[in-house]
Amino acid sequence: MFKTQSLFFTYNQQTAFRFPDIELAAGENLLVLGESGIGKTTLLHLMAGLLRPKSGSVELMGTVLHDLSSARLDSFRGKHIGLVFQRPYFVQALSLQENLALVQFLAGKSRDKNRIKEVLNSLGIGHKLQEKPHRLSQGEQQRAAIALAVINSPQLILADEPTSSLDDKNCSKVAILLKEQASATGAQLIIITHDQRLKDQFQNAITL
Ligand SMILES: Nc1ncnc2c1ncn2[C@@H]1O[C@H](COP(=O)(O)OP(=O)(O)OP(=O)(O)O)[C@@H](O)[C@H]1O
Repeated sequence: MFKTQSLFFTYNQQTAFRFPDIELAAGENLLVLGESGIGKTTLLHLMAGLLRPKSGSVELMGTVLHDLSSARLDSFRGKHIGLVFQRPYFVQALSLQENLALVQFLAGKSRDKNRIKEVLNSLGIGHKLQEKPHRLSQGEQQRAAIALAVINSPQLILADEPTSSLDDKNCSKVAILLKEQASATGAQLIIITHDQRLKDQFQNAITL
C-alpha cells in the first residue's frame, strides 16, 4: 500500500503547494497530469522522500518515510522505490551492466548478473549489456533508465516525465514497458507528466 496524506510543501513564501491525497494498492497504476510549473517534480520528490513535506505524510508498506533518519530513508528508498527521471543518470565510464550492478550494490544487494540480464532482455536491450550509456540511442537510454529503476524489484516505481522527449511510437512503448515492469513485481506505478498522449493508456488519472 502507498499513501500520501495532506501533503503541503513550500520552497519559500511565494511558492506553496497543497497536493491531493493519493492511495494505491499493490499493482495499481496512477497517472498524475499537470501543466509546467504546477509542482509535478516537487510532488515526485516528496513521494520519493527526496524532499521533506512541511506537513502531511508519505507512507509505503506501513513505513512513514519522514519518520526515518536520513540514512535509513536513503536505504529504504534504494530497496523499495525505483525512480525514472526525465533525463537518465548514468555513470558514463561504466557499461550498462556495471551501472545496474552499482544500483544493486548501493541498495545493499549483491551483484546479480541473472537479474540484470532478465531486466535488460524484458526491455529489449539485452544485447546492449556491455555498451557504455552514451552509445545508446535516446529510446534505448530511456529503456535503460527504466532498467535502473526496476533492477531491485521496488514496491513503488515513480517516473518523472519519462516520455516527453520521445516520439509517439516510443512514448507508447515506454508506457507499456513501465506497466509491464510494475505488474511483473506487483509494484505500484506513478507517472508524473504533462504529456497528454499518456491519458489513453491509464484508467486511473488525476490532474494537479
Ligand atoms: N529549489 C527550488 N527553490 C525555489 N523554487 C523552486 C525550486 N524548485 C522548484 N521551484 C519552483 O516550484 C514550482 C514548481 O516546480 P516543479 O519543478 O515542481 O514543477 P513541474 O510541474 O514539475 O514543472 P515542469 O513540468 O516545468 O518540470 C516552479 O515555479 C519552480 O520555479
